[in-house]
Amino acid sequence: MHYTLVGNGRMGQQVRAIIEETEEHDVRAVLDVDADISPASFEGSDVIIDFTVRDAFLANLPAMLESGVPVVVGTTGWDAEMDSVRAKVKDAGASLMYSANFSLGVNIFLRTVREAARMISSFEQFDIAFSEEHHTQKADYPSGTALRAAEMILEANERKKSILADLPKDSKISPDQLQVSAIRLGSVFGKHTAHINSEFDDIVISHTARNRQGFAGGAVEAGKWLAGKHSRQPGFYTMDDFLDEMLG
Ligand SMILES: NC(=O)C1=CN([C@@H]2O[C@H](COP(=O)(O)OP(=O)(O)OC[C@H]3O[C@@H](n4cnc5c(N)ncnc54)[C@H](O)[C@@H]3O)[C@@H](O)[C@H]2O)C=CC1
Ligand SMILES: O=C(O)C1=N[C@H](C(=O)O)C[C@H](O)C1
Repeated sequence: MHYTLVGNGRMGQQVRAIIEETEEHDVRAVLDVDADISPASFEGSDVIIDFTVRDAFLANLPAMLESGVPVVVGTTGWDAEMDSVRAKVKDAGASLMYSANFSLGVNIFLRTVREAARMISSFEQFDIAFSEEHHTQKADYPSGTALRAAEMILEANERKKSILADLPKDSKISPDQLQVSAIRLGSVFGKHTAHINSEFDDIVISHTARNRQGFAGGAVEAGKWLAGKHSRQPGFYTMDDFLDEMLG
């Protein structure tokens, strides 16, 4: 398969290294901030992988969709535009897969947290909160992974109704708010933790990324899957669609 990468940063370089370790796949082009990106930029590619920044992804999206090449998006920070992006993908008859985290380990962690949140839902003695840690060069907060975890907790736990990313200065948190906190620290690749507390218990469910290979390898595999999907059923896909098919 032929890949075109948009974004030559930490993740773009890791994705390129993984693809170029194989013999059957190659990177046709790596497009960064200085590239004049148009649909023609993607000619001859089987899949695009985007690891850039929020504004860049949104600015480059029309050209990527018009190219007709399926797009794997790892860039986070654009949750507020999710509905608009979904509509653009549908209108273009294109294929796009978004995941805030392509690591298999993180997605196993996320599904574990969702199950824990579900189990404590009917027991009022248990409260839950979420935290994330990342390197100091991360541009967005909370992390896309933390926001996805929070969505999953709200889906599973009827006592939590909303996400609180910034603590109010002079008022207390409400029991139906799910606090999501963020630490920016050194070169941390990504640590996500669900904190569950009762009068008798502290339950901590945590995932720590030991490098970026889990993220990058997952994105490359998602690209192979999406290329096949696109030929049969173009559309907007998530990591859950990919995992549900993989896990059977
Ligand atoms: N889904 C996942 O598994 C993961 C997602 N991420 C997300 O991926 C994104 C990128 O992360 P990093 O690679 O660490 O960031 P980075 O800052 O190292 O790389 C971003 C790259 O995008 C380039 N860029 C900026 N504007 C551009 C434009 N208009 N066109 C093309 N390229 C442009 C920058 O020059 C830079 O090379 C972030 O949103 C991060 O949250 C990061 C790791 C895993
Ligand atoms: O910026 C990063 O580094 C990461 N960002 C993603 C996110 O926002 O969840 C995924 C991973 O945690 C690393």
